[in-house]
Amino acid sequence: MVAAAFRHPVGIIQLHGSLSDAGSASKCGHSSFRFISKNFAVDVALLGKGHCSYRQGQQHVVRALSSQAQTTCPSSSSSHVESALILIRHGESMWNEKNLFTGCVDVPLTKRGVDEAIEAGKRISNIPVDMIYTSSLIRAQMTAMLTMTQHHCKKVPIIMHNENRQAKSWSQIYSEDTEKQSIPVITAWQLNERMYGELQGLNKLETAERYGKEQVHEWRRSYNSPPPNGESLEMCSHRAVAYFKDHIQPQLQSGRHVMVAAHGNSLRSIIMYLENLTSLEVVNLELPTGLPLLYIYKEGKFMRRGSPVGPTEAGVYAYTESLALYKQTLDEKLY
Ligand SMILES: O=C(O)[C@H](O)COP(=O)(O)O
Repeated sequence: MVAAAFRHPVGIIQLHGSLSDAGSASKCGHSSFRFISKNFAVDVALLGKGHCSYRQGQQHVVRALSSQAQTTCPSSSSSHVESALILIRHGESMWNEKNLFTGCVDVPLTKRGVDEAIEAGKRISNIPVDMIYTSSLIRAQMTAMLTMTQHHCKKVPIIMHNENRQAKSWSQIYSEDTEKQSIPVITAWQLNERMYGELQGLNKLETAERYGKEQVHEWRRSYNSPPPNGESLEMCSHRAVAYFKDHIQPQLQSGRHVMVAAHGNSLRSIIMYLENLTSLEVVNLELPTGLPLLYIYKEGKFMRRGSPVGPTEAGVYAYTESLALYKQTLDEKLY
């Protein structure tokens, strides 16, 4: 692959394509135009400050306009990639409300959990999301869907059904345009809450009274003590972190922005991996329900950026140039 380049009054625009992609550009808006060639068509938005943006597959690409055309493909080596990772624990569930151990029991959100997810969605509404991963449990899936109702990109999150050939074929989308307006949602049991064994369904306070506060704290927060017939955080981390490394990290490496909606303990184990926490440090890691956490993945490293307090928080978008440009594109579309 090389870049197709063409001259536009604002500069030379280079897009991925093949050399045969000689095409033409026609204006289709105040600051956008459509490039059409024999092989592909793409809508390009001019961002000002010498940049343009367009979509390539699931990816949102921002490029600098150059005064000279290059004939080589812009590097996609991982050292240049910068992507956003949002982690969010589901909103309050009906068993959180009752203070019951939940684990892998599939319980929905409360009204408050719904509101938390909507509030979280507002906070991340200007951060790019190309793909969503959730557990196979409804509380995480509800949270992911509700957050996206607030997102300024207005894309539709769609659950991928790849469990068998028929499910895959029956859930096909036959319009390229419609597909471009959607965000794939991948569900994975590996991101489920830790299996809480014989504590599932028991009241947390009553269990502490029965077995002692310390014992229950150890079951809940230690790295390697499993609750009776359940998973320790270490056991949970084997599946959750392996899934993250095999499926999610490669997406970030290829420049896709990812949101992961999961659970207190599957996310604690992923955060332990991202931040290199020791088994002692993770004991103090508490994740509130419905609070989005932003990380930037760059040069093979994860940088924690905390939780955006609101969609207009200037600081969030200053973290990286591409986030700033993404927000600028959204603002230009909206206002
Ligand atoms: O499964 C549960 O009960 C909670 O979602 C997480 O519980 P914890 O705070 O006891 O780990």
